[in-house]
Amino acid sequence: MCGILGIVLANDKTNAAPELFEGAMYLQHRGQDAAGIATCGSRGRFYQCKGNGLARDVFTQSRMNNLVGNMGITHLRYPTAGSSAGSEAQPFYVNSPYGICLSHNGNLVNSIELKKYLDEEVHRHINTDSDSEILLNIFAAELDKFNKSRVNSQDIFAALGGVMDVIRGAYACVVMLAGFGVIGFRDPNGIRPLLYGERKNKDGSIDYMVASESVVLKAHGYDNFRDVNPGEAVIIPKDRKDGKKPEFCQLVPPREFAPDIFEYVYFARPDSVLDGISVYRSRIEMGNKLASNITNALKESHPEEKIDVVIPVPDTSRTSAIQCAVSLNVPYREGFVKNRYIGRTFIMPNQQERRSSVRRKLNAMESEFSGRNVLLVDDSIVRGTTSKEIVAMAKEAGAKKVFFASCAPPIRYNHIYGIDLADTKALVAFNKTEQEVADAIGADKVFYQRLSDLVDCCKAASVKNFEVGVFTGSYITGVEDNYIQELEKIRAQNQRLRDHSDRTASIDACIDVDDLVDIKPDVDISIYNRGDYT
Ligand SMILES: O=P(O)(O)OC[C@H]1O[C@H](OP(=O)(O)OP(=O)(O)O)[C@H](O)[C@@H]1O
Ligand SMILES: NC(=O)CC[C@H](N)C(=O)O
Ligand SMILES: [Mg+2]
Repeated sequence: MCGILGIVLANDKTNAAPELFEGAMYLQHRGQDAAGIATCGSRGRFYQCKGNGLARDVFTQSRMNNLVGNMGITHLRYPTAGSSAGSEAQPFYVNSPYGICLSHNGNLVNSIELKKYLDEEVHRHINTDSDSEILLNIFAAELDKFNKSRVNSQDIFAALGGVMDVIRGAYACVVMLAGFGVIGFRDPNGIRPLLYGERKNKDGSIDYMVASESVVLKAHGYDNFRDVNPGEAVIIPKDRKDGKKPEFCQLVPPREFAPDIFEYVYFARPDSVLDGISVYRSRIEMGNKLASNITNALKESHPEEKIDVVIPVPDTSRTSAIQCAVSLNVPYREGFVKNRYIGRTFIMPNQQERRSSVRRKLNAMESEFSGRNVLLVDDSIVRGTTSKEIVAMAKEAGAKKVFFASCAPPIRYNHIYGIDLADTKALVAFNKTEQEVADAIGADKVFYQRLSDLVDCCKAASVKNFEVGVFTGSYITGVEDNYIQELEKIRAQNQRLRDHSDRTASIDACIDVDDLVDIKPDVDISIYNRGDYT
């Protein structure tokens, strides 16, 4: 997943960069691999700072000082297509036509076909493996068709309509057109989230923001906000002369509205409201539903046992675990203490790193486990890395029986829309029954949320369906025949590269390894897309 953000301030004498940076801090959980900001100054020039790392490390004060202009866009990246090479950090830039920067959240499932089209039909050079660079060039090629020195809003909407006709997959994007403005648009199924907001200044002027999560808008005072609709775009003009205001356009008829349910399970911050659904409230409901299923299932499988204590696997599952304990009428205890200086383990790219960091990150308190039947609650079980380690720690801390509950149903399929869960074969539930999963992670029993219950927990008046392909293997946009194989191939290549660079002190050494020649090392340099911020 990625976090995206765009800002246009009313006062053209002020810089948007400080707010773009602040906003990045609110979206950091959506991507920890790379961060980038691009701004546009009064002469229509772009200024950029991007690279691998967390926002606070990439955006240093001295680099921020160079980012001038009252509009700009931000990106927080968690690679889900291509590699984690520095050259794939976003925003991406093309100089023709007009100068365009783009930040993208999502994955294009027909990227192979699109790349071929760009090469053979419109002769555009693609310099990385990122599908976002492809998306940007498709947009540029559509704009090019007008063959004008300056485009207007109607041209941009028409070009975006053309983009939506040819690209397939998940995309929420913020785009900046040099000297013109910031554009936000969202895929016709609304798979990835995007919101638009307004902030009224004391002098009556209005600032605008487009962002992945409502929490950024709220925190920055953009109180008047709403979701961008599936298949809709908004253009926010940089120039406010003649009373110019943002323009909205429904570009293509919306298709089946299906936001990715994993936003609610794991990804989004609990204090965000996406598509009118409170992430926090949906997690509370997940705890309730889970509890009622557990009560029934436990009666069947372990009629003689009772749960003594509910313990969350911090952090994401806390909201659901508390409610699950309330519903079960069982004490809730924080049995694991989290070291706040270790990041999200699931996002860490390297398997070995993930395993050891679970123990570095969570420490079990014996007093809460010893001699008790514990119910551990987590939001999801993906590879099983966390759960296996956690169950072992609970047992080492003296637990009698360890039951493990997941707020999500078994994850048995690839996630193809921009959350890099794992290859199907690396998923612990792949080709396994629930009991086999319990055996694999060492638990006495695993309780999974039912999919219909999960949907009920999230659904609202405005949203009845969700993208749930990770649980069913059936994806809302359909998938090109070879897309999943291609995704898995790239993941495997990236893994080999990481394993190799772990073994060698020098990253450059990778280049000499025969079977890695086609893989980009972290130090990969590209012409416009490398943020040389050293
Ligand atoms: O089965 P696995 O492959 O181990 O992945 C699942 C775990 O990964 C996530 O936790 P993470 O530590 O990344 O983030 P959190 O602190 O937000 O819970 C998620 O909350 C699960 O605990
Ligand atoms: N997770 C995302 O949304 C990533 C966007 C894009 N597919 C990339 O890998 O850079
Ligand atoms: Mg977790």
